[in-house]
Amino acid sequence: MSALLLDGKALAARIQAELTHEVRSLQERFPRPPGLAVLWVGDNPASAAYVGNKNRSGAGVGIDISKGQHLPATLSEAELLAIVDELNADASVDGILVQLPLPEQIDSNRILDRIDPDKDVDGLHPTNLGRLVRGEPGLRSCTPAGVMRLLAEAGIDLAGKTAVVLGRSILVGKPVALMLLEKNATVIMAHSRTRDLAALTRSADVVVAAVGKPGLVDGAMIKPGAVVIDVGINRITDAAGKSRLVGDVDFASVREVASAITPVPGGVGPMTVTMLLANTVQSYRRRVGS
Ligand SMILES: Nc1nc2c(c(=O)[nH]1)N[C@@H](CN(C=O)c1ccc(C(=O)N[C@@H](CCC(=O)O)C(=O)O)cc1)CN2
Repeated sequence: MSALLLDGKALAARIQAELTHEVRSLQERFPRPPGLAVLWVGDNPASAAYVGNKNRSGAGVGIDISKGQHLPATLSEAELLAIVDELNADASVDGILVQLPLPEQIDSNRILDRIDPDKDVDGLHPTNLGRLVRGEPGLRSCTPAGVMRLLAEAGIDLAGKTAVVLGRSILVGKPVALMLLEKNATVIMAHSRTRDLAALTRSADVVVAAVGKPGLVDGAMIKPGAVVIDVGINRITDAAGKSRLVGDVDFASVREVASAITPVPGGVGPMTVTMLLANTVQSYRRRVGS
């Protein structure tokens, strides 16, 4: 068997085209465009690429990204809190995203807690995470929302299925487990202390890998016909000495066993950025009363 490829790049392009159309038609009724402020502190090279992508894609769909800032690595927590306060009070800003990780002198939870929950397009404020736990509508974190959208677009029914989530981060593992549960999957969370990981993954109809360990999941760990979602983004130097991006899943062996699989790159990553734009438009609609 060779698995169906869940093409996040193509889906992201389609959703961004739809968002462009939506923003254009909203602009006929409302005077200002949606506004997104991405705050990037320091010079982490991976963050540079992600922030660049968020801003380019945002501008591409008609979102005003002008309130975003690149801030020095020496910025203090108090200074960042003051910038968040200003953006919270700025009526032209519908979404605030603080790129993670932050430099070590800044407590990221203290910053995330300060963002107005209605502008929290990253879905990481306790109020939005609480809404997710309660099953209430709210802004949902972008990578988990992207995973769910990929599954939905492929017509994968989750009700009654066993889903194993590898990783318990607040960015991916915990929220995606709740979103799978919301779709009536039976969810098992595995992590660094889990015993006999392979036995768990082999029992799963759906595996979501989000641990940041290249090639952790191979074909022998997957039940024939399972759906495998790879959230890992790991830069490695391959046998030929070339730097390349791989996921947590050994794509070559897993694609022979699974019924559907996301590639890295081109799977969940592009959906993360797209869900951020969708959240910004959702926040805008709410704020302008559409
Ligand atoms: N505040 C946040 N910080 C971080 C988040 C987040 O959701 N909110 N997630 C990650 C990084 N991330 C977004 O910020 C992100 C990661 C990967 C991609 C992506 O499109 N990846 C491409 C490959 C890109 C490449 O070639 O390097 C892919 O998988 O195809 C987008 C966003 C940490 N921080």
